Amino acid sequence: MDSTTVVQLREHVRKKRPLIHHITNIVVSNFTANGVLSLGASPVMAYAIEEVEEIAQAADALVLNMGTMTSQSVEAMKLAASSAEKAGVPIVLDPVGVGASSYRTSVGKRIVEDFDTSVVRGNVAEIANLIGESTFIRGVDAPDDAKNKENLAIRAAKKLNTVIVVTGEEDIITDGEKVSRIENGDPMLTQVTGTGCLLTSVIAAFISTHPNSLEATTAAVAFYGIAAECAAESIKEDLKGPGHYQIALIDALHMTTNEEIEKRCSINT
Ligand SMILES: Nc1ncnc2c1ncn2[C@@H]1O[C@H](COP(=O)(O)OP(=O)(O)O)[C@@H](O)[C@H]1O
Ligand SMILES: Cc1ncsc1CCOP(=O)(O)O
Ligand SMILES: [Mg+2]
Repeated sequence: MDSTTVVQLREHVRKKRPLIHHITNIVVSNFTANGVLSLGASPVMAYAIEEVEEIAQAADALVLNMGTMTSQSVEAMKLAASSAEKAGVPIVLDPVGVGASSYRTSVGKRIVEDFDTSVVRGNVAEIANLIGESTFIRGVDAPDDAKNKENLAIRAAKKLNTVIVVTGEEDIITDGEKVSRIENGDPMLTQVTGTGCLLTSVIAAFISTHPNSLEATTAAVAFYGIAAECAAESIKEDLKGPGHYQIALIDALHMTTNEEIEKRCSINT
């Protein structure tokens, strides 16, 4: 994929203004809603078991984010996912913290077994734990090695039959066959909580407006990384801290130009 496709798919999102239903965590809720708005999509956060089926089936995509889940929100996720599936609404899962507790791991595994997710996005540890490979991160083999990460992503995509995004310094996107690696991004992303969660929502917006999930996901990850670079450069030298960066990232999702996308885009296949 080249930068022209990234430009086009970003324009699609802005033109169609998709409605993204989130069942997400309390830490990132406001940041995510503002980021999704800034991108040009429309966020709705709705958790009540009495309404999630209705909202999910009317949305253009559903984001399930396990960050601060409770037994009640897990119930809501299942109802929403079931309704989304029936209505043909794509589901994107962010398995936040899978591996941190046995409950979290079993909920994550249950969601990917019971529902047809279009995309799952997580860091190395989360994706490894989601497919029962906790030894991958605990063992002696260096998990951050690029080839290891890529192979993990491919195994996960094949096992779960979904597009997988493994994020980190380099991002890997695969459907189990085709693989893209994205080098865009900025280390400041690691200093602000919720930047992974926001990326998951940006992916949901892109896949909801394009028929090819792998292509749309690749474009979303590249666009987000480019916006992250623009954000870092937009801040005055004496204000370059995490607080200003959080705001700059939201602004960059709105302000990043097609010229910047074309200049910076770094997708390797
Ligand atoms: N060392 C890094 N350098 C540049 N970008 C990074 C780095 N680590 C993570 N990112 C970016 O930060 C975002 C969140 O990824 P990550 O930190 O892996 O997710 P999470 O916050 O869910 O653990 C992604 O866009 C990813 O590309
Ligand atoms: C700190 C924290 N605790 C529970 S959810 C959450 C936010 C995680 O966000 P991200 O994975 O995008 O950094
Ligand atoms: Mg995360």
